[in-house]
Amino acid sequence: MSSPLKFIVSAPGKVILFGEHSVVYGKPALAASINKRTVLTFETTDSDLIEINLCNLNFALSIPLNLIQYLCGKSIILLPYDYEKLLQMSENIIKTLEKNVNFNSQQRMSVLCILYLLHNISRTMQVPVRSFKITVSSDLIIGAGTGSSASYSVCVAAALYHFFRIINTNSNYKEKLYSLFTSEDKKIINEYAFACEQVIHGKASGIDNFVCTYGSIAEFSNEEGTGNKNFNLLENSVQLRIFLINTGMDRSTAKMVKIVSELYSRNNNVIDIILNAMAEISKKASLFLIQLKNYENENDHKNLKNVFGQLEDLVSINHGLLASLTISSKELDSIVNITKKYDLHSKLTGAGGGGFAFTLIPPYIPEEIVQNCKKELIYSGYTIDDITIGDIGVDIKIF
Ligand SMILES: Nc1ncnc2c1ncn2[C@@H]1O[C@H](COP(=O)(O)OP(=O)(O)OP(=O)(O)O)[C@@H](O)[C@H]1O
Ligand SMILES: C[C@@](O)(CCO)CC(=O)[O-]
Repeated sequence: MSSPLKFIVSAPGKVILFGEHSVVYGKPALAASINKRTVLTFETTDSDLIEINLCNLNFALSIPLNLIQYLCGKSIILLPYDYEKLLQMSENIIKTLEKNVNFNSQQRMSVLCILYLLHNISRTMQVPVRSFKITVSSDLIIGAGTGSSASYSVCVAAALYHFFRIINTNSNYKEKLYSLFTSEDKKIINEYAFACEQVIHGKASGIDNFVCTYGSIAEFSNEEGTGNKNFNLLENSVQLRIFLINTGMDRSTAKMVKIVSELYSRNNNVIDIILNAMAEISKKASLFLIQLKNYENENDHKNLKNVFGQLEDLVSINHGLLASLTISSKELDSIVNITKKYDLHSKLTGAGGGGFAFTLIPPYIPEEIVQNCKKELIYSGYTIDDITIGDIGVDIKIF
């Protein structure tokens, strides 16, 4: 490459609005991006190293380029596009590095993701691996259910995709040619990020990387009959303000999913009714979010308030249904009850059992009430983020 290249990509985290758990049973879910982002700075170097700096994990690592070439071959056409083999190659590099580096499990996974995407993208785009330095930092709490892994995967995918497309382009002005990600680029980035999410989670629905790539609010459903996954962006949805409330309690998604599945196997007729009710909630909420945008545009305060009230009902009903699946907790229920005192509605979000709840903040509620509620939540030991949902998706800044 003639001149050094430097750019920054960023991607938002996500929150599930409606449909956690029921989505596991093929029902629709609604997820939204949040205005907390992961930021990745990318620079080319002539160091013959791949330099990785993961600020949230307090981890820095330099991998000699010749180690990668030694273990994986210099030729980019050595392997067919076999994802298992690409993952195995990446694992082999990690195992060699482990002779000298003490990774913890999070650091190991994050580096594995970079190596896996590096092989995947360089081979798909037919470009040999070269030296670079990446630095990643995030506003998101890692492993708490707000999509840190998807946000990270999207950033790594976007950065490597951009790097290789620049190398692949013959133009003196190539850096200027690509000053944003088009919808075609986002489609590609989303696919790479999904592959990365599968490395992290084994089996992922794909909604997290979709929301972190495209931003806004997304509807996810399994097509009846075929089981095909459908993602639909609610681009005309209203931007909502929420409190994202951290219980501070750890949760395991796998454990919570198992609790529901055992309950289901003992009481399937009853649980089916609960899951169907959750499906209706997601569908109605999608309609309300679009209606709210229309009423906001028309300055129709009466209808705005009316529909917001119905959306709040859905939040409370959904929490009740999730609690009936036994996946709420003392802390999550206490958040719901505290906010109820201020006429605000909350529900758990994500797997439950701990993790986060969110509270919907209607635009017409006096700020004093909102702040008093916030104070009581903080006094009760919870951490609050006052955020907006529907932030932009993956983004790039060129230097
Ligand atoms: N800022 C980051 N820097 C480096 N690695 C990260 C970063 N954020 C996430 N990761 C990687 O993603 C993994 C976290 O994935 P996990 O699914 O446990 O959490 P989450 O994505 O926050 O939760 P959820 O998938 O339920 O929303 C970490 O172990 C790490 O490997
Ligand atoms: C509980 C669940 O529905 C959401 C976890 O964030 C699990 C999943 O969809 O994979």
